Amino acid sequence: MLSDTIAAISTAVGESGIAVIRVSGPEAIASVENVFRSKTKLTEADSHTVHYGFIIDPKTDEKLEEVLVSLFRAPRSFTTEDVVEISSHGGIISVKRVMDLLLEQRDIRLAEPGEFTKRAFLNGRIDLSQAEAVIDLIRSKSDRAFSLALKQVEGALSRKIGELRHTVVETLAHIEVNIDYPEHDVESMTTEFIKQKCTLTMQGIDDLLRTASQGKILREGITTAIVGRPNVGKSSLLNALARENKAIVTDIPGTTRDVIEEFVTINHIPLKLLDTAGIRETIDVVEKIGVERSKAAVDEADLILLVLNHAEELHEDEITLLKQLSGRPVIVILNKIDLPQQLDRSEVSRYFADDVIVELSAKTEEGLDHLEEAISKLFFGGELESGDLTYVSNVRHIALLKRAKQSLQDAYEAADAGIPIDIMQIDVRLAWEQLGEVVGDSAPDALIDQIFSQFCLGK
Ligand SMILES: Nc1nc2c(c(=O)[nH]1)N(C=O)[C@@H](CNc1ccc(C(=O)N[C@@H](CCC(=O)O)C(=O)O)cc1)CN2
Ligand SMILES: Nc1nc2c(ncn2[C@@H]2O[C@H](COP(=O)(O)OP(=O)(O)OP(=O)(O)O)[C@@H](O)[C@H]2O)c(=O)[nH]1
Ligand SMILES: [Mg+2]
Repeated sequence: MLSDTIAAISTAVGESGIAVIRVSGPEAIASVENVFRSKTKLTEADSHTVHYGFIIDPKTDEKLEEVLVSLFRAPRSFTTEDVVEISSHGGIISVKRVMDLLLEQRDIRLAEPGEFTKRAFLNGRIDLSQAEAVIDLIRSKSDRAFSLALKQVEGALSRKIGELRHTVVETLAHIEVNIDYPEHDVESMTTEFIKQKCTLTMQGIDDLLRTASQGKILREGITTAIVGRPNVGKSSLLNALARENKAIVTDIPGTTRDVIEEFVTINHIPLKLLDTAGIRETIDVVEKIGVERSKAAVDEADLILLVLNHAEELHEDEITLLKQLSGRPVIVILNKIDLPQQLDRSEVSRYFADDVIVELSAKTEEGLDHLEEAISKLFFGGELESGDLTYVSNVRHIALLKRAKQSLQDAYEAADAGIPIDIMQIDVRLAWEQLGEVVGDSAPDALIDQIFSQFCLGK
């Protein structure tokens, strides 16, 4: 496979301990050799060795940087091409000096975002679902999401798709034999065989699709809006859950003016918490905008924590909120239980079931564990699936799985209706291609470009 040689900074730009510049392609070793002075020549060194030396401008012989250079010879590298990694001192100047000099070399150009990973894919070291999981790794907001992505990088989903495709290809082979040698089989046996295999594969797809909603939550977090009237303790609750003083808390109603975001993990479930401005009628212009944003946050939330003040009677605005939110995923929090009770819980029970009403104190943190339990129950029936379950969370994968299932359903129905076998062949072949697109077999170039363009530079 013919390709050129690319280079990019692979670490975050800014002050840091060290920075890594990665070079990949047929001229990687020779080009770096041209600007590098060390005891051993890179071109003669073994794969997987590290070399101390200096980056030198060959035109002036000036020492530009003190570096360590790592060598990975094809095909034993991330991209399967020759790869050279230059570890320089961190900081923008040092990295810029080395990078500028490399790009002056005739054979090296700047890599596009994701181009290293794209090469690993195009050269067959990883498939598309594994490459997509590399993006997920970088973007993970929780430990759990990271573990899931890592499993997919290692090929867990690829193997599942491989098993499904195996069954589909068996079916296809059976159909094709029957088309070529119709005298070898009884038509009805073939129909039964196809129906059985289609059912089996559809079940396998369903198992994967069932994990999709949990997968999305684990990956992106549950968007959780904390709402309620001013001064009920919304910001205090955010701080208690985040275990730090992220939001400003005062006894003045209307303290929070804008939506504050904070990621927290509760029983391994990632939540994107949104603390909002207290909802009330107001003439204050700034507060009014804040209240509008609170309402928008409620609309887009996967979960709403409605905070009420246990130490005050229910306000008419709160009754309106309770009514508006019925039917949405809500946990009602009766806050400030450390103070004498004024609120009549039975009034709240008219709108929400008892197991989503939680009494706690954001101040003393009493009852906070009940809230954590209620959240896990609401989303995972109390316990989080674990072990070797493969989660599908990528929207592209979900869409393809649904389409493949439909194609198999069509084949099944055709078989059931006694439709000629070459018609079924079309549907079964379609299912094979749709499953293949998940791992990048039969994926169009434009799609592949679009996926890799989401990567950061140097990945
Ligand atoms: N310095 C550095 N760290 C890194 C990466 C990198 O490219 N460079 N990675 C980049 O994302 C990740 C590690 N991923 C990698 C995956 C495979 C190979 C590799 O060389 N594989 C060869 C050889 C395997 C072997 O010798 O056992 C192969 O699969 O053939 C390298 C990195 C994270 N850390
Ligand atoms: N005693 C007691 N006081 C609390 C509790 N939670 C919050 N408070 C107090 O209630 C007041 C308001 O708390 P905040 O967290 O700022 O309330 P908020 O709902 O964010 O208010 P706005 O941002 O104005 O809408 C502060 O003085 C808190 O210290 C609690 O559980 N018990
Ligand atoms: Mg607040």
